[in-house]
Amino acid sequence: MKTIRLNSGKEIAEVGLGCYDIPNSVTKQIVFEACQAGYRHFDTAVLYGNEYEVGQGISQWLKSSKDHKRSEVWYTTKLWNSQCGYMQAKAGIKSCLEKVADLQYIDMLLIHSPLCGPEERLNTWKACQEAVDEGLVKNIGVSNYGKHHIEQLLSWDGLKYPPAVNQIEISPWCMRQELAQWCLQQNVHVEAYAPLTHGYKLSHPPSEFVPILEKYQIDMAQLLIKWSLQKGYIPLPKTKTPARLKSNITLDFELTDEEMSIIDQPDAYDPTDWECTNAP
Ligand SMILES: NC(=O)C1=CN([C@@H]2O[C@H](COP(=O)(O)OP(=O)(O)OC[C@H]3O[C@@H](n4cnc5c(N)ncnc54)[C@H](OP(=O)(O)O)[C@@H]3O)[C@@H](O)[C@H]2O)C=CC1
Ligand SMILES: O=C1Nc2ccccc2C1=O
Repeated sequence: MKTIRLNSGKEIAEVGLGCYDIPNSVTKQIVFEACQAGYRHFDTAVLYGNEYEVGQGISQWLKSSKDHKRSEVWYTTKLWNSQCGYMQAKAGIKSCLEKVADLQYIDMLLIHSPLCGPEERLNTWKACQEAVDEGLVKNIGVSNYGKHHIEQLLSWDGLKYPPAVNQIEISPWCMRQELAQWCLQQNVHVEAYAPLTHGYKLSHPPSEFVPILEKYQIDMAQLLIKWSLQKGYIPLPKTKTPARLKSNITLDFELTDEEMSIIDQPDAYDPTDWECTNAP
């Protein structure tokens, strides 16, 4: 799996397995199988209720061969809105770490959304920065932040570590071109969540996509993940279906510029989940 260098100097695998909605009963096994299939990056959150199981799947893979090293795998989790604020975030980070004690550290901790407001966002960031200094967390970032939220953080006089990523919803039907380009210009990498539109657009490809699917003998999921990578993003496709794990990272084709623009839907705005990049 290719990697991308973040502003922290750390290398992250360019595709991560989204772990939202993977039932607890199968999460450990799916994560283990994903490691075997070549995944080296997992995205979960306090909200998803499966951090323990994601950690267990990674641990099982690490223990399955002495050639498997902790440094090869990337584990991301996110503090939920109720964990914002300095003391709450401190406690939240401790609790996140306890759930994956075998992993020893968290590769990346994100603030799930900007919804706790300007003051608490900075207080939360202070706790996140301290977690980096204590070696508990290697990278910190944000999610669902708009330009004004990141500007606030970048201009804060307490800033020690800029956010390594902004994780936002991006697919051809929710392109967020301006925000994504601006983040990349600030050297804040863009993680694309719901890159498969939560599954909604997969079964009925637009007619103009069909020749592209036929040319490369690929399915819609492969096309959307490749599109995201060629835009320079870090897509986080989710699947709980073992058979889809491998195909979602088998992407040995290159879309032409013309095909990329056929896939672009700049006039669409169809987010699948919540929208808080515009929150105060
Ligand atoms: N920061 C945030 O606020 C948010 C973060 N996220 C992150 O992004 C990840 C991805 O987003 P998510 O909403 O889960 O949705 P995705 O866009 O990844 O779509 C997942 C859906 O696509 C299906 N699917 C996956 N691969 C294939 C395939 N090859 N063929 C057909 N269907 C397929 C899955 O089915 P099945 O599983 O049954 O195979 C599932 O129904 C999340 O898991 C989470 O980690 C998501 C939303 C918000
Ligand atoms: O993966 C996610 N799915 C969601 C749905 C609603 C709010 C947050 C999220 C996620 O982080």
